[in-house]
This record gives sequence, structure tokens and C-alpha cells, in this order.
Amino acid sequence: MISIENVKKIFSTRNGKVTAVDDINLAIDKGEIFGVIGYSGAGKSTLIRMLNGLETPSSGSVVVGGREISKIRGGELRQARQEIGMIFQHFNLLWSRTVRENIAFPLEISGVPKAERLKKVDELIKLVGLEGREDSYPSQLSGGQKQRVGIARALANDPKVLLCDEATSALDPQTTDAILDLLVDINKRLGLTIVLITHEMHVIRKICHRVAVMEAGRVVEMGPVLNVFKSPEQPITQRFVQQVTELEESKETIDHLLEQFPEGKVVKLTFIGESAEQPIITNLIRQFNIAVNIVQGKVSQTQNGAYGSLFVHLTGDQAEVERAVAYLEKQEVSSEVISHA
Ligand SMILES: Nc1ncnc2c1ncn2[C@@H]1O[C@H](COP(=O)(O)OP(=O)(O)OP(=O)(O)O)[C@@H](O)[C@H]1O
Repeated sequence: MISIENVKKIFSTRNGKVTAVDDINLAIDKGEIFGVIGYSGAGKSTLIRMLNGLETPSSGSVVVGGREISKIRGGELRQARQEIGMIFQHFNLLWSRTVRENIAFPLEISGVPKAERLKKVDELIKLVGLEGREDSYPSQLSGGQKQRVGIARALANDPKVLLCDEATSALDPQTTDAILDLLVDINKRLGLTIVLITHEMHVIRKICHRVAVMEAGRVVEMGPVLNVFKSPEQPITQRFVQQVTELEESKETIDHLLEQFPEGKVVKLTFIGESAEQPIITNLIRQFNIAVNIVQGKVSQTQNGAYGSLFVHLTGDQAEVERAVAYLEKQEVSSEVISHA
């Protein structure tokens, strides 16, 4: 659906040249939710803006839905843009227009007759869950509702691709989750390809199928989200992954666990993908004459499966505990005894 080949973007500024995007190659499939993560200044906005022709690459090519966006201009570009919707961090709504009028705006621009426009707007209002707020003005809406208007407006011309520029960065965590659920729903229902940029790994974890990590204009790591969580290679990726996996695993916490549970063994189990669905704890309790106590843990879902870790405390006859540990080591989870040799 999207192909980015050898793309560079160099800005000339008063202080010299700035390479915002530095030789990027990406292929994004139809129906995929593709995330680009990076810190401020990494080049994410410049990259996403090249996908709908808001910026032109200094070199390389950008093809979306068979059209070379980087080469077309004027009417052809306007037509191509109808197939590429975009939502923004600060919503970019028209403040003097109601919800209904905001959503109708792109339809007016593309000359859709009034009756058809009204019908389409009603469908979109239902799709994004804004029934009852049709006649409100943006200033009367919560942040989440404003973004729902942004999404409905972006979908008005039935685009094939939706670009999301930090679309949840201005929202609280709960509203963020609701908007992300809406994006997944739209992706599934309409088969829409979604490209999003963010600096929050939580967003990537929750909805993306694949992720590219950007640093200084380059993609330094890329892959299915679960694989990147499982084995982040670059230091920057490891930092992003820690944003969401960090289970108070500092030395102090582990020392505290050891102090708290001087008997038996504390084992850390790491679950990735299908292993997270195995009934390991049940088997442990059924097969061994030991007590199993879950001390702490966190298992999260991604679009490609679950991952997470669990600390369990095993007590009982020493030989039986040893047998249970040996059993755990044979399972498809990684297990690590963290206490009492
Ligand atoms: N129009 C412009 N003129 C000059 N330099 C620019 C322009 N747009 C972006 N840059 C520079 O390009 C680099 C990448 O910026 P970009 O906005 O793409 O990064 P980003 O990862 O999206 O960060 P942020 O989240 O802060 O927007 C930065 O050094 C920025 O200053």
C-alpha cells in the first residue's frame, strides 16, 4: 500500500542544512497498523508529512496506493489526498463550525451533493460514537470527543490510508485507550491502513502490528511489535520498551523480595506470545506438592500476542521445589531463579 524508497529530506535553514529524514526505506502493507516511534526531532513528522505530499522529499520516492506522491502536483495531488486522511495531536478542527459541519467540510470541498453529505455525516457520527453531539461546537467537547470528530472528518472521503500524527498525545491515559480502541475497530471494519507516529511505546504496544524506531532521521530498528518487545536490539529501542515493561525490577525490589521470602525459591517467568496462554501455574500446583504464591507480575496484550513477566514464590519440601523449578525450565517460558542458590 505504501512504499518509501531511499527517501531523504534536507531543510535549508539560516544556520545551514538540517537532514530531517536520512535515507529511509519502508514498505507498509494494506490493512496494517504501522507505528513509527522516536524522540522529539527524530524526523517522524517530516516522514509522515511526505506520505500525503505536505512535504516533498529532497530525493527518493514515496508511493501510496500506486501513486507516486513525491512526483505529483496540483489537481492530481488533491485527488490523491482524498485517499489519505490525517488526524493531528491538536485536532485542527474549525471552531466556528459544529461537529456535523466539521465532518461535512471535506465532503463540501469535494463537491458531494447535500443529501448524500448529510447521510454520510450521520454514518460517520455513528461510527465514531458521537451520537447526540452533532450540533455541539468543538469548544463544548472533551479532548476525546474532539479527536473523534477529527477521525470522522478524516474518514469522510473514504480514504485508503489514515495518518495519525501524535493523535493521542494531548489526551489522558483513559481517553487515549478509548481512541486507540476506535482506531483498531476502524482498521478491522474498513480494512484501512493506518500509519501513526508517536513517542509513547504504550500506543505502539496496544495497536500496532509493526513498528519502526527512528533516531536522527534514520530507521534504526524495525519489526513486528512482539519481536521488538521480545528482543529490542538498539539502546534507544530498549529504552522505549522499558517504558511499558518496567516491572519494578530494580535491585532494591529484588532484594526486598528475597528478604520477604527467605524460604523456598522466587522464580521470574517471562511470557512471550503463545506461551502467555499456557496454563503453567495451574500445572505447577497440580503436579507438585508445593505452595505457589504469585508475588508480582504484569502481562500485556499486543496485536500479535501477549508478553509479560510474573514473579512466583515456591515453597515446600526442598526436593519438590527443585523438581518444580526443573519443570518450569522445560516449558516454553523463560524462567530464572532469582533467590537463594
Ligand atoms: N520546516 C522545517 N524547516 C527547517 N527544519 C525543520 C523543518 N521541519 C523540521 N525540521 C527539523 O527536522 C528535524 C526533524 O523534525 P521533525 O519535526 O520531523 O521531528 P519529530 O520526530 O516529528 O519531532 P517532534 O515530535 O518534536 O515534531 C528537526 O531537527 C527539526 O528541527
